[in-house]
Amino acid sequence: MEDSLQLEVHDLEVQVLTGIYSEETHLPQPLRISLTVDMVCPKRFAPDTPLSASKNYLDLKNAATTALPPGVHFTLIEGVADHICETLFLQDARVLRVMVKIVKLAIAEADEAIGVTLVRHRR
Ligand SMILES: Nc1nc2c(c(=O)[nH]1)N=C([C@H](O)[C@@H](O)CO)CN2
Repeated sequence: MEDSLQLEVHDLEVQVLTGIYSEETHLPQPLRISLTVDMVCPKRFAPDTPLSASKNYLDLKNAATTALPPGVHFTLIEGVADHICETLFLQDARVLRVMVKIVKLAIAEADEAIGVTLVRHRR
């Protein structure tokens, strides 16, 4: 079995301009975004191993929040997910795979979670 390192951030609530229908095209709406990022895994993390040996998990939070372009309307939430993947691949060559799960909160009628999960591998 190969070793692995996954960085994770779950359940970020982010306001994003997205949607297909006319009633959605003017106002940002809440999305719940979760990320799992597969990294190149070093041989060992010692007690004094610095952060530079891994990736700051706050980079994942920033990719799903502040790095989303303000004022850009994403027709599909898949487009939001792809923007997040591209941000993380461009930031760090050690990022091997990104999984982004997005739930569109405004369309839930009860407690259901409706959305997408996009997985991209570094090409
Ligand atoms: N695969 C997707 N399906 C749908 C999306 C989407 O972003 N990806 N969006 C919508 C509408 O915007 C809907 O959420 C509005 O009620 C429908 N299907």
